[in-house]
Amino acid sequence: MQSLTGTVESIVYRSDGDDFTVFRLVPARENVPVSVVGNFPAPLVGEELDLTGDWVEHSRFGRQFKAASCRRLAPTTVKGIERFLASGAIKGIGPATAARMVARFGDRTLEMLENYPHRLTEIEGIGAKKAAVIRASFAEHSDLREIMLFLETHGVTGAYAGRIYKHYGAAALAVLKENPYRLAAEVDGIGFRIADHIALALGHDKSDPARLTAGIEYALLQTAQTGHCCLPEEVLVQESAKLLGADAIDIAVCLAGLVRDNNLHTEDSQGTTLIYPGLLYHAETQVAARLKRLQERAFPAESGDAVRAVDAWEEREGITLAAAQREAVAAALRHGVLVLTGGPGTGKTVTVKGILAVLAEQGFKILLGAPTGRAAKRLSEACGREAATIHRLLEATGGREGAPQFLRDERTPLDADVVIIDEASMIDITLMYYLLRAVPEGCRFVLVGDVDQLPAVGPGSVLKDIIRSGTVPVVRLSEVFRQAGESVIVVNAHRINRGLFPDTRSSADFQFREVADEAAVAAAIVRLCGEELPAAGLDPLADVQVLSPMHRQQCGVENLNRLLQAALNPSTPARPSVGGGALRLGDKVMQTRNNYGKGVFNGDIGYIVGADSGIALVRYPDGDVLYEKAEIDELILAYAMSVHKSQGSEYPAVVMPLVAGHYIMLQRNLLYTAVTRAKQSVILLGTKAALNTALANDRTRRRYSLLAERLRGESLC
Ligand SMILES: Nc1ncnc2c1ncn2[C@@H]1O[C@H](COP(=O)(O)OP(=O)(O)OP(=O)(O)O)[C@@H](O)[C@H]1O
Repeated sequence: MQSLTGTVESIVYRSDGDDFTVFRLVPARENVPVSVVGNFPAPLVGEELDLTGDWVEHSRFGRQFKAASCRRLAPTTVKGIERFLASGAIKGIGPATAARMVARFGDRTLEMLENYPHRLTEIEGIGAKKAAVIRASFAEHSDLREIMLFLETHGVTGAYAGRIYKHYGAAALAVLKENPYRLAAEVDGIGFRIADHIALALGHDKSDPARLTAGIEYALLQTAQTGHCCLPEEVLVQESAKLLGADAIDIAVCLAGLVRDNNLHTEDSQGTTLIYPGLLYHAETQVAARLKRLQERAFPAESGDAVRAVDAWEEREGITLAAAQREAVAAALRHGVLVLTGGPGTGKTVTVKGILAVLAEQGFKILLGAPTGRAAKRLSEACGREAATIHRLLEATGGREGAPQFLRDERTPLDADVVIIDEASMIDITLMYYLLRAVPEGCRFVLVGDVDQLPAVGPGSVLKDIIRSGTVPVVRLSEVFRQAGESVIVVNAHRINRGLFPDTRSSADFQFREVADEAAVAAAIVRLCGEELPAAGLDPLADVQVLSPMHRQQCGVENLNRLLQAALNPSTPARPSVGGGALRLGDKVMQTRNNYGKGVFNGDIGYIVGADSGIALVRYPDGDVLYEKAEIDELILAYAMSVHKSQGSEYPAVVMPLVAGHYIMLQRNLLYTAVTRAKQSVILLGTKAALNTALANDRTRRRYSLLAERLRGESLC
């Protein structure tokens, strides 16, 4: 390694993420600038740097200094100070003011700025107000520089300094020195791994209790991301020990302390101690308590009138409800909480319309909701009355991903006597908690959904657990009302749900194309979407959805998206790119996190209708949303998506690979969920063996949760 000291002359390139830069530097005691590349944020023009690295020969750009570390020095020469101040880094100072300042204070200019800012008014053109602006900006800049310097001298890239400073301001250094693990919990974009890297680099001990605590909390968080609400103690200890490279005994001791101090919660069930993070414990206990209360306290309804009301409604609609459907309507009148479940075409929506008619007749005020915008829209169209997403019902506002803010809660509950929620299988334990918190006392609560669909992406298997508890009235609809000829998809969905091979012969609307090789499957999918389906009158972007069981491999979501983008929306000069070239004008994209500020949510699909200077305009069904450069990473391509992400949506045509490489995800409920997303046609491509594996595999991994036990009022200790 060699060292190189000099002054930054100009910035040639800075990456979007601010973690790669190329600049020209004039070495000390020389006049000829050299090129420097480095994996750190771009420095400021005029800054003096002390670099460590190697000289390399680049095939296109020639000789350059590849810097491994960068230490910023305060400029010392008059020329350096002037260049630094003139760079625009400090608000209120431009080149002319910079020249006047160094002319007045010489090499003591920075000292004046730091310690005697009132003397700035001695300079022509600087009044008291401007002096205050300059002083504040300089202070901010020097704080930030200090954090960068602190991180870089400890071998950590200064790229995180901006985020850390934004969150803690002047207190940042103190936090870094005292407990860098706080960053993981408090700073957006910094997780446990980065915080741990910083802490270890700063010399914190591997067995530091703050490290063990943060590691245990991180391991629990990871657990929630795989669908569990809690974890057996031994499993958590093992996972944490592996993650931290620490002794299991130390972890167990730390864990006991966290439980003692109520930072984590425990529950003993059937001889196993389960550990909960605070929010999930609260959510689960509250969901159970609130469901029980709603069951007990529903406003009474007049059931005598109800029979007449159902009869009158049937006559008006020209329909005769089946016995199970009538039972559901009656149960909605009798009970405070009701679950209505059934597969596709079993008449759930018709039953909901019956429930609506009867309850509205009794003067109840009814709210309809669903977890996704598309499901809410469908419900609204089917029922002929307004339906909203749960987030909209709860009036979601800004807030961090983990703790959204809802204006509707127990203090300002929903204005309703009945709340009916469709696609309830998609609701995780935290959303159910926020929803129930806002359902007023005495209100009826009806959950409608297909319990055989995949469970929610988030923690818990709420609908399944409520049904499993046996404490809430459940009406199961099993008769399929749609005619077989009318929908081979519905017939096959029910066959798949029973583990039977789908009928792929009698109609072109449900095809299985045998293709042996995985690369050939991917190519066939591209041909299908690019040529065959458009020739059959389908719009490959709006009407066709490719679904895949996994993200990786040739037939995974990522590769299919790359291939489909190249085929359906190829790169041309007329289609500017955004997001570092990953996305371009015309692309079909998906929002990947809940952004309450923008009103777009995880799973929302749109199209890029504008792209300019790194900024994108995305058209969603509810309107256009602008993404600044730094926000583009919330978007991914959506020509193909995972089956999990497709929950709650429907598409005219679904195309899906079924290949051996996706072995671990070949499950019956995944195939069932994918197939039931299609309205007109399904095309599966792959091997019979993979299809059979999916049909045979009905073992769904049990999610750790005690909601059913709590509803049953079981003593958990
Ligand atoms: N009692 C009934 N008699 C005759 N037809 C019915 C009856 N109930 C429902 N149907 C018809 O069956 C079809 C499916 O009903 P519905 O849409 O209510 O089912 P669903 O369970 O909501 O289906 P999906 O989950 O696929 O939306 C509709 O065409 C509906 O009109």
